[in-house]
Amino acid sequence: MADLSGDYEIRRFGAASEGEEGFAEAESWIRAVAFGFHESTRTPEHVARSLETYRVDQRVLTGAYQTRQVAAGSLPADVPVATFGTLRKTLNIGFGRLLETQMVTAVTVRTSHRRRGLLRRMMSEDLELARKDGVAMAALTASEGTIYGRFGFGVASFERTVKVDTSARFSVRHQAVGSVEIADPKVLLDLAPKVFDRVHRLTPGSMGRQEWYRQGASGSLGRDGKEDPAVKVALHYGPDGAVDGYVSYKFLGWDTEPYTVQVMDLVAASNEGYLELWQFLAAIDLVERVTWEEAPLDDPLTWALSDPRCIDSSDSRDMLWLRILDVGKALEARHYPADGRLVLEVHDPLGLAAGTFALDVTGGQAAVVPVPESEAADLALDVAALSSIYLGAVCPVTLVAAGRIRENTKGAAFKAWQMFAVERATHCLTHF
Ligand SMILES: CC(=O)SCCNC(=O)CCNC(=O)[C@H](O)C(C)(C)COP(=O)(O)OP(=O)(O)OC[C@H]1O[C@@H](n2cnc3c(N)ncnc32)[C@H](O)[C@@H]1OP(=O)(O)O
Repeated sequence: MADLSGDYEIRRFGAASEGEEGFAEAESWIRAVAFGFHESTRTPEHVARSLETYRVDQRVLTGAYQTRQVAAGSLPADVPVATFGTLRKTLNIGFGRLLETQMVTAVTVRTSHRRRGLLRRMMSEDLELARKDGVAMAALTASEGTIYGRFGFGVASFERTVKVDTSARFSVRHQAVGSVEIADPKVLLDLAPKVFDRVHRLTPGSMGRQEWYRQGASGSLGRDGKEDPAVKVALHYGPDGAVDGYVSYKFLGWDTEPYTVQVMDLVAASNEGYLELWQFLAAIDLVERVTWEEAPLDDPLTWALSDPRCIDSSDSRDMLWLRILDVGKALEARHYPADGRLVLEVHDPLGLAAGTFALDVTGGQAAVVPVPESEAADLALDVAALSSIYLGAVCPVTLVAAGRIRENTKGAAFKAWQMFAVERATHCLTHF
């Protein structure tokens, strides 16, 4: 590949509000992102509202700009040809522990500038800066499965789209302990982050949410940048009368048959609340189908239904991708349900996390020490595979079978499976 690095300048900046210095730069950036994802041109109001949420999230906006004269009549040089956004939230790494994580989003490269190494340059620089800042983990959700493995990201959670038949056939084996009531959607501006925070602390694989979520769930800010009057909200009250769950949903209209409700957001901090919100959805009169695009694969609903075939799910997919930036820090941050010692030989295409490490777990607590490469490793794997087994998304024995892990000590992959297990199935309800 020709060295084109001199043709572009990389700039990083924050999300300025309207009237502030830097607003025009942020506005061009956000329009470039919308273009990259084939959206219609955003209205000024939509841009301003999006930037408001970005500011709350303290996002860092990275853009690549042409340094040479741009072609006559083409977009001016102050419109970035590539975009890359980041924000920092916590990741639940099991047993209630939270780890600060670099979330990567809004990655686009203008078609006329693609495959010249712009993504590689922005990604490598950003991950290196995050690691220097002491951040041990990076995360993203991927538009295509082929892009991010080369940068050390591995799949760490899955989700599926479900269509649930809520006709007379639907019956959940559960006696309600709480209740569900309809609420003004706007109550979620205040309640959604509080309820989500409880779920976040209970669910391995959960990522902290960006500001947009409470705006979207409450119908205050739709995908088109306007209020969404179609959004409806029901709250779940636990036996103590406190709100511990909610569902935000839309009726898809009388032209969609069977008559369907689409779940926009379903967040429940108790097992009972989750089943009771489903009982509520199934009880909505005139509706025979409920769809949800972010359902877990390992779903308690499947096992609570008298007829599990009420769930039609043909579409399951990878969701969260993780990338360990600092092996010692990431592994020591976890709690382990099984003690033991494993020597791991970690390869890293970007060189950030490579090395041979001894993981010693006593009483669930880990000590990780680099060891000389001459010491025989029990398992040899790349950082993407390590990131995939980190929260138990895949059994290491399966990765040995897939040729992604080399097992030098018999039984080491199974031991890793036991050590890296988390207390319940991973699920990430945050898209970013
Ligand atoms: C986290 C998120 O935001 S996910 C959203 C990702 N963005 C999109 O899908 C929007 C549409 N796509 C794009 O804008 C661009 O094609 C991008 C961002 C995916 C890639 O940008 P580019 O600047 O062309 O990538 P770059 O030239 O740095 O390529 C780096 C490597 O990835 C490979 N690569 C890049 N895109 C793809 C792809 N879509 N599929 C397979 N390989 C890819 C390149 O071949 C190259 O490989 P190499 O280093 O082994 O030679």
